[in-house]
Amino acid sequence: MTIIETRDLSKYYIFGSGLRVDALREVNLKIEEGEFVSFMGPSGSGKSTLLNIVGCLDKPSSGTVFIKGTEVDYRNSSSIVSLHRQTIGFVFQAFNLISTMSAMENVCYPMHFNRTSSSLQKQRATELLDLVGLGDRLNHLPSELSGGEQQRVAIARALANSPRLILADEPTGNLDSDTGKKIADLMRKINREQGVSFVITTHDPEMARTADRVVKLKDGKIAPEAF
Ligand SMILES: Nc1ncnc2c1ncn2[C@@H]1O[C@H](COP(=O)(O)OP(=O)(O)OP(=O)(O)O)[C@@H](O)[C@H]1O
Repeated sequence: MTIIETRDLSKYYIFGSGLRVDALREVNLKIEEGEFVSFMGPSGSGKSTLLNIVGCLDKPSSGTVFIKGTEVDYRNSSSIVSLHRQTIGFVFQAFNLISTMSAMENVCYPMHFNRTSSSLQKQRATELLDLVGLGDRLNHLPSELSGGEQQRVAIARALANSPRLILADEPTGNLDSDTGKKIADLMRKINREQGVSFVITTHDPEMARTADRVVKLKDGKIAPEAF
């Protein structure tokens, strides 16, 4: 089944001076369930814009996105909230953990919004933190964890509500290359073992090599040549 489809997706910005920047130009893309896809391309080529629109964090100027065959209605906030609660998990370059909450509390956090009972939240968060290799760091604050460990917590948090799709914007961008490789391997393992689809943006050719498919962007368009 196709998990993401975009049809003629465009995004432009118009500045006060009348200058128009085309961040995406009629992008047509299909990503199948279970795929691990990376977006690569030079700075400003549109990778984050495409990821944000697919993840319903931003609206297109024109064109359509389908998630699991259903057209996204960007004006319908309750359908967007339900996509964010149930279908899509996010991982960010800067980890974006809540600094006053422990690893366990950070992973429990998205489950509050799904009305998961407190005991189930703790059970699932423990399992997920174990899965990402942090079973012995449950009560640590983000400031007590390394960058790689913080990103592991963020991956566990992204998995909290059992999404079918994880979108990750430069997930290894703040990490040294060894730690980045371990994070890439962890995401690949979760993809293979749990069938969760991953779409990541990256500048790192090593990270891109772990993907099933590299989508190369240039000037807001998908470049036709193989990478
Ligand atoms: N909010 C915004 N307002 C105006 N222009 C924007 C905005 N967001 C992005 N752009 C422009 O859209 C284009 C695509 O930006 P985008 O962030 O998607 O690129 P990217 O490939 O992710 O870059 P990087 O690798 O540097 O993160 C760029 O020219 C950028 O300047």
